[in-house]
Amino acid sequence: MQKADTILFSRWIVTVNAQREVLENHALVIDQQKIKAILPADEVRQQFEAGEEFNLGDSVLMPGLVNTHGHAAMTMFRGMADDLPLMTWLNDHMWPAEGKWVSEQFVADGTRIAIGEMIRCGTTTFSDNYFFPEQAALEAKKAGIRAQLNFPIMDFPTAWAQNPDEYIKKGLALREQFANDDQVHVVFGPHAPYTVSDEPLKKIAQLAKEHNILIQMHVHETQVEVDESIEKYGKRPIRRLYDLGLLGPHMQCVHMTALNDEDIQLIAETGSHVMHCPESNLKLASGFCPVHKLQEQGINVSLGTDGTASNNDLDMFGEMRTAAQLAKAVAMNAEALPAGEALAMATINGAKALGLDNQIGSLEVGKLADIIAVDLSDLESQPIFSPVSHLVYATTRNQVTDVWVGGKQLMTNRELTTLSKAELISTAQAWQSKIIAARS
Ligand SMILES: CSC[C@H]1O[C@@H](n2cnc3c(O)ncnc32)[C@H](O)[C@@H]1O
Ligand SMILES: [Zn+2]
Repeated sequence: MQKADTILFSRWIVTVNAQREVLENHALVIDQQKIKAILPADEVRQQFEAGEEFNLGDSVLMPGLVNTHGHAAMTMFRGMADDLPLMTWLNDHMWPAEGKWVSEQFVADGTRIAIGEMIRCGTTTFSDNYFFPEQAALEAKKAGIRAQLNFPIMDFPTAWAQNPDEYIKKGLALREQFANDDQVHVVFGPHAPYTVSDEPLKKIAQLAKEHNILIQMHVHETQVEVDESIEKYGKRPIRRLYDLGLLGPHMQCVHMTALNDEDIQLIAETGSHVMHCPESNLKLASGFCPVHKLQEQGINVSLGTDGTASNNDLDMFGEMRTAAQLAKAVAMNAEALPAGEALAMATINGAKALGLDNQIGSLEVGKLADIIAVDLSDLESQPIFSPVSHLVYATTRNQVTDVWVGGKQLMTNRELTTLSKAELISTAQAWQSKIIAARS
């Protein structure tokens, strides 16, 4: 008998491996943070004994979800300003609120609350763009979730830094601090083409190439952004970023609406990644990302929720379903973004964009044990012809029962193990009271 830490038995394993295998009546063996074996259940019983075993019944085991774009601490602003277009939402609501409230404590509390919600939705890795990323790093470490933290860079001052050089200096110092960390990765997060001028962008491009650092940026979020860029720089944002040397396999472009053929060609040719946030784009009426066309050109498209202040949740199951449905409407083609591809966008494509696809994003022997269990035993999941179809078109986040990151259990039977749900709720309510009191 071989020894292992944990064995998971469940009806289905949706691997999201290259062959997109869905296994039935198999078991998954975890040892020392990694997946040690995936075999028929009988063989696992004969070959392995483990410290703990879980019999998950009619559940699916699948890779933890990778939420590739968000602003976790903005969860404090959920529902504060709805039904507005992007620039009104930012200029008249979010930026004034951030000017008043953003601090180390605000970011620590808001990020922790968001992490609680993300774990409960089955997210095991998230990518975050916000001020005081050092607070987000500490909260991610404590909660046990994986994170790519994209330190902000803007032309204008905020509570975190005064000018682009200071943003870059502070961000690179944080990157240095987490240089050897396998859970938290710190990378460049220039805000958007309309808030960062050419000089800092050139510096970022050069440093990114020199030190092999990833970059995440809001790009082509609206037609207004494209029009203003043409007026100010004489070129579209994608072309400008290309000319400044930012595009490449290290570049993560978030949103990507209002694209023409040349934009798509530049993204494809440089191997840049696209992070699609369908619900935020719909709610802010920002525009449509042509996911089917991008995939036809071989572009890697991942999925993100964006922040809770624009989405208004961090539910990657909802995001997969919206993405799959919206892609069909945008392409006027019911075959666009089938369920299996939507699932890949939320897992292995996200891992690829973050440069982590050799470690996470699919359930394969040797990869880290970032795994979630989704219960398909109840009435709303019957009958089950295809678990993959159900995961995308007929599953809600409340069906996620268990979550493991690197073999460590962060949720068991819907109970968070590293965070206190009661503390998260009372902290959110305390901030709500403070914000309301300051209004009157
Ligand atoms: C430097 S990143 C934090 C910065 O981004 C703002 N923000 C949040 N959501 C969006 C979005 O969809 N597009 C552009 N900017 C966004 C947030 O309010 C922070 O100021
Ligand atoms: Zn965003």
